[in-house]
Parts: sequence; structure tokens; C-alpha cells
Amino acid sequence: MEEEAENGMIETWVKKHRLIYIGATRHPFILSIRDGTVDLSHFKTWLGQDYLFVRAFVAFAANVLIKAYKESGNSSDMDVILTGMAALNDEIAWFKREAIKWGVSLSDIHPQKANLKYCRFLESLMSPEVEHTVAITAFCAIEAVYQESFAHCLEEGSTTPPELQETCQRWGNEQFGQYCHSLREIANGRLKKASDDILKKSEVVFLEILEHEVEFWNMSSRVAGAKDQ
Ligand SMILES: Cc1ncc(CNC=O)c(N)n1
Repeated sequence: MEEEAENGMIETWVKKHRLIYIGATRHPFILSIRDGTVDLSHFKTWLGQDYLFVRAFVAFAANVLIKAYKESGNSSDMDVILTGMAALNDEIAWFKREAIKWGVSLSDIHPQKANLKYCRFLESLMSPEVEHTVAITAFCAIEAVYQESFAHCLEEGSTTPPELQETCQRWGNEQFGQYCHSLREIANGRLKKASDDILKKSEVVFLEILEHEVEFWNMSSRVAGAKDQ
């Protein structure tokens, strides 16, 4: 766990909703990557599903960028979001290479229920009625979950298999950590000035993201093509 002398709203919510936060960032799937016991068929399921998710996430990121442009009047916020979008561009190319490496055919993958639900949730956040503060809180939470999860697989004491280290580096590296930190500062800055109504909405969305992330990890242990409720 990081120790920073910060008391933003995001940190408050992470503490307040600690159990679900741990559920999302220390999921059994992540712990199995960290200790090398991961079932590679689960990893491949995750890879294919995450590729589909990331395509929806790019659209969401673009929407957050537009909201930043229209509402915040702060070009440095836009720069941070644009950095994230540039990383997503690399990421899509990486998914394609990684899929070939693992023999996963991306064109044959159908989104599983949890993935569809998560993507639909992102779409709902793209509505013009959703305030920028709410959207940037969601964006920050989505990125933070991957950053914290995969950074855990690179920490001292982890025994992540070499063939999975590149995946962990992708989201667990220092630079991605810095980017997540910047996103959190943007979110905290806006939340500090937000009305009670927007604060409440942002907290609900923050929790919903964590729930979707847990469901997304859970999906990795489901057999592709199996019916799920
Ligand atoms: C389900 C999920 N959540 C967060 C991320 C990380 N953001 C972009 O890559 C991701 N790839 N997938």
C-alpha cells in the first residue's frame, strides 16, 4: 500500500469502501498471476475480453476528453486525459500482438455478460447529463484498479511468471502510476468544489466501477462460450 499524505475525496472513499476496493485490486485472479499459479486459459479469457472492453473504454475516454474541453477550461486536465488515450492506442496494438502470442483469435471473441454490462455502464456515463466530475471520478477509478492490481504483481516477493511480466508492466509501471496520480488529483480537485448532489453521484459511480471491476475479474475463470447469468 502506498503512503501519501493526501486527503482527497478519492482517498476517503478508498478507505470507506475498503472491502470492495480490496476485492477489485487484490482479486484471486491477480493473486494467481502474482504467485504464478494462474490458469493460462483464464489469462487468455481475460485477454480476449479485456481487448473488447478497451475498445469501449477508448470511446469513454474520448467522451471524458470532450467533457474536459467543454467544462473544465483547464488544458492541463485535457493533456492528462490525452496521455491516457495515447497509452490506449499502444495498448490496442499490444493486445493484438499478445493475442497472437497466446493463440487467441480476437475476431472470434464475444463479450461475456459481465463485459457487456460494464460497457453499457460506460455508455451510460457518456450521456451529456453526466457531469464531468462524475465521469472523471469513474475514469480515475477504472485506471487505478488496473494500476494497483498489476503493480502488486511486480512488487518484491511476487513470483509472476516471466511470460506475464510484460502484461503486469503495462499497467504496473511507474509512468502509468504517475498518470493515475494525475487523474486522481484532477478528480480530487473537482470533487472538493462539487455540490453535495454531484459528490453523492460520484461516490455511487465510484462504487459501481469497483463492482464492475470485480465482476470483470470473475469472468476470467469462466469458460469462454459457457452460458452465464
Ligand atoms: C476492465 C478493465 N478495467 C480497467 C482497465 C485499464 N484501463 C485501460 O486499459 C482495463 N484495461 N480493463
